[in-house]
Amino acid sequence: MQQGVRLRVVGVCDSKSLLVALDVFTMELDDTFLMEVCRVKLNGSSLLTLSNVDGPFPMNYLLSPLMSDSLAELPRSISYRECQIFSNPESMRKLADIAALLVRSTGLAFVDCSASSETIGVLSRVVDMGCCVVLANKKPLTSSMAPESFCQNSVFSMSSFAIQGPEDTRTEDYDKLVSQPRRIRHECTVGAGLPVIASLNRMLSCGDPIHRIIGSLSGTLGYVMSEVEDGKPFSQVVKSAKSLGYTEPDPRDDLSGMDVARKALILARLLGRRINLDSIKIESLYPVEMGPNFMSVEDFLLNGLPSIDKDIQQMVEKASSNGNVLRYVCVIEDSRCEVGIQELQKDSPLGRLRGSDNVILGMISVGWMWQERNENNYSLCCHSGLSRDTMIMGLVVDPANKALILARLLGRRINLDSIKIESLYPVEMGPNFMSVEDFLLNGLPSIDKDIQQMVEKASSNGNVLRYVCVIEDSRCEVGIQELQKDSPLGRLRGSDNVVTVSALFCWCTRIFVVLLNIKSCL
Ligand SMILES: NC(=O)C1=CN([C@@H]2O[C@H](COP(=O)(O)OP(=O)(O)OC[C@H]3O[C@@H](n4cnc5c(N)ncnc54)[C@H](OP(=O)(O)O)[C@@H]3O)[C@@H](O)[C@H]2O)C=CC1
Ligand SMILES: N[C@@H](CC=O)C(=O)O
Repeated sequence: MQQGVRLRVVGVCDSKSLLVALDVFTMELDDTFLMEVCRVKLNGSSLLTLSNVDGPFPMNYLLSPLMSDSLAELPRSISYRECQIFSNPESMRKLADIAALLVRSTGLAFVDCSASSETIGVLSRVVDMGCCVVLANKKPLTSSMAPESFCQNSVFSMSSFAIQGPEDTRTEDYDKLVSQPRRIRHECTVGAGLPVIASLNRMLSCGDPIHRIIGSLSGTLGYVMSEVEDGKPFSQVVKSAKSLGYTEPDPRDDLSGMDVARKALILARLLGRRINLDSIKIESLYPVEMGPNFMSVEDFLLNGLPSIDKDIQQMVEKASSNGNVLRYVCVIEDSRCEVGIQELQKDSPLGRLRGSDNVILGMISVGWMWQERNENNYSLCCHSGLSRDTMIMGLVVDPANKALILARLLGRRINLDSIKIESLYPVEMGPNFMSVEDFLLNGLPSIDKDIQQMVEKASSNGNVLRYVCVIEDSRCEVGIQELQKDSPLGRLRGSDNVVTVSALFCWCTRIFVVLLNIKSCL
């Protein structure tokens, strides 16, 4: 309610069932109820087991009006307190019913946090009805589209390892889904918590073409590579990535490169490329005979992975003997769109990532924009931040004004005089005492030595000086700070800009569709 929006959760789904408030107009699943849902799903149980949570429940068998007579003999839905539970396939029909009921009266959003290619049908249907959809699931957005011209040279070297699903045959559903872009939000599909999609959209809407995108976009593969670098066996590291919630439900989706390929496809389509997954060159980390057509997930984890531990270790050691590291990289440039392993310098933007961090670099006409995530921080960086063109993209002139604009964006009702400002020159050289010409000609040279000494002092500590803006709680200040050379701000060169934001990242959710009743959806 803080932002003036009231969200009402009216239902949740898993792969087998839909749990929905008895009266979607007046009821909601409250926080306590949703916590219980999370607990059940974290235990790996089905939503259907909720009916057993607190002992005997009123088991009113409610027959859906959509049920056929033959199905009516069996109880298809039950009431759990003030909820009904529907199992598949009825739940899909019920979702459409709810959409039809709520969309016009109060607004409705569907949130797809599954990794299923089966949701595209219902999503495109409800979008068509006027609902909004929010996706963490990449598959609906990577379904086949009818390309204007197929890429004749499309390379498909390793994509035979890919886990391909019915997403490849849903052209119509895909077209319907994306025909209403204002009703779709999918920030989490690329870069998880990083605002990648929003930033790219913003750059594109400024008319600035993005010539190249390079990214390390897989939390799983980033984590796997840096842990193997530290000497841990590949098979063990993949298992921990799975238990940490980084991997897709089938970790082969990550290790085949398919998950990164999907992210690449989403980005490439955002840039206007009409391509499909089969136009992307994909490199897999495991051989084809360990794919889903040949092994179960359990067999893959238990027997498949350990058999390639040595090969992966050797690749990593070879890179290390050259002073380099391996990273799984996505490159989009002109007609090229590929994902695969690259040997990179340790101190390159992608090479210096650790763990599940992601980074994305976009080349625009004036330089590079990039975003980087480290634990609970992310950095938005702009190379060549002082060029006029980048300023047009939203960067403003002096640090105190920038700080004020950012602070007000965060909701602080403050003025410039609330900001602690450190100046690099003394007050007697200010505009009330000197002209610009006098300042440049006589004022500045008189402080050369002081500045040089400050820089040398920091350098003797192995550090650098940066002019930093800090906004935190009631604190808002701009001034010189001595920083470590390899910190996000310390490693900037020239006129680069960086903004580091502390945020809470919401990682994995186990609930598939939450029906959110948003009063003003669009
Ligand atoms: N993990 C992460 O850090 C991030 C993940 N994502 C994306 O979020 C999605 C989910 O990832 P994660 O939470 O790790 O996966 P999980 O496997 O933990 O959760 C997936 C959930 O989706 C449900 N589900 C599967 N198929 C269907 C279906 N057809 N209809 C309704 N529900 C279904 C599953 O139900 P059941 O329990 O019955 O199988 C399960 O509850 C993926 O698409 C992933 O790419 C995006 C950004 C970051
Ligand atoms: N499996 C993915 C999760 C997000 O998309 C990853 O490892 O990055």
